[in-house]
Amino acid sequence: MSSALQEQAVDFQLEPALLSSVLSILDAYIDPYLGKGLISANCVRKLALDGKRLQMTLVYSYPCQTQYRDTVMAVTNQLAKLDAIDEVECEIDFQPAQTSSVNVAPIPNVKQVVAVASGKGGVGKSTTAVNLALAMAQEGARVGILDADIYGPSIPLMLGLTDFRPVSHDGKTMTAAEAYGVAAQSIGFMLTDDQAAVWRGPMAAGALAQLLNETSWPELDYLFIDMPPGTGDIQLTLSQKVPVSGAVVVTTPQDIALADARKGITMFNKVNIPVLGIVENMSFHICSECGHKDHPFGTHGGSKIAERYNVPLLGALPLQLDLRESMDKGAPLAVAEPDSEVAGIYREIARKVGAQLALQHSQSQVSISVEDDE
Ligand SMILES: Nc1ncnc2c1ncn2[C@@H]1O[C@H](COP(=O)(O)OP(=O)(O)OP(=O)(O)O)[C@@H](O)[C@H]1O
Repeated sequence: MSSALQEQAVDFQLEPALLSSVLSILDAYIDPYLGKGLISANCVRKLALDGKRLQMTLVYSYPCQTQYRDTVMAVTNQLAKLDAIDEVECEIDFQPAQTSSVNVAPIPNVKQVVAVASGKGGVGKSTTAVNLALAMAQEGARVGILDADIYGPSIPLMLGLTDFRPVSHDGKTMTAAEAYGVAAQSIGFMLTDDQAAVWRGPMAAGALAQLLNETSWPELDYLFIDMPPGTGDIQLTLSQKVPVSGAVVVTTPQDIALADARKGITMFNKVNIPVLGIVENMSFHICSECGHKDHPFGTHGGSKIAERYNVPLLGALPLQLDLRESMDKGAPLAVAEPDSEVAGIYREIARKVGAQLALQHSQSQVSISVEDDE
């Protein structure tokens, strides 16, 4: 049996009639991000009864820590209707899959790599990458971010790390920085703007792959790569040199940005990297004086493109002054104002991204087992 299958082994110690009732209650609870019942989604690993207390272990394949309470309340309400159960003791864990790629070597300590890309510059790709990484960490994942935007490395500023300089303890690998619990590496820690500007496609892509592989990353569930804007050589080479599990495409609703986002999706399709979804940034603006909502860059652009390419629209962020100010201060809203609406939107996007990766992994596992049976 493969280790992936062993990981999913279940331990159900209830007598058959009770087990059947418990399983049907748990499978009737549809996880909103996986779109499956808890049993079908392989979330339930252990069930045992101690007197009238049901002991249950759930293991999620995507990070969703901030949702645990709601899930436990919802299933406990249903389970406690059974005569044999008075209370439920629930342990919940999160275990993401380890991606395997036949063509590209894995990055030591990194389970999944997610590219954050945009066709056009200035649409808020780095803002999205940083807040998404922080939101994923808030949902319980171990997260890193690599700033691959050599033409405008902004992550040192956005994470308040402008003074950080990597060091090497072994002469082979460099240390990563850490901010708000997220590991970070940036070409901006090492280069002046002048040096970066003279790089061209293949050289830049090679240097970035090296930066990625020669950083001593701590154990990470997800490593986000803030890609350089555009759909040219660097993006293509990078996606072929790095084991990318999926890509998030950031756009604004403006026609010109959407046209470039389409090019981005086409590029990822060409190199067989699944597009996990679209983030529509600067989607709307709420007037701070009168509360009126308007759409300075147009409407429904992100959803149309998501529909056209059959990928999810992961979320829409407002054009908001404090969102920019927080990035300039190195204290992104996802962590500086965790109760704000914007922080909530980023956490929702983080759960969707994690779930898309998990679903994709389970689909590839199904196709492997079908081939085995033949
Ligand atoms: N939703 C938003 N509301 C207000 N300001 C925003 C928003 N998103 C991004 N910004 C601001 O817009 C500017 C560009 O954002 P960012 O650097 O994230 O874009 P980018 O697509 O990564 O750019 P580049 O192509 O230069 O890498 C930044 O000053 C950022 O703070």
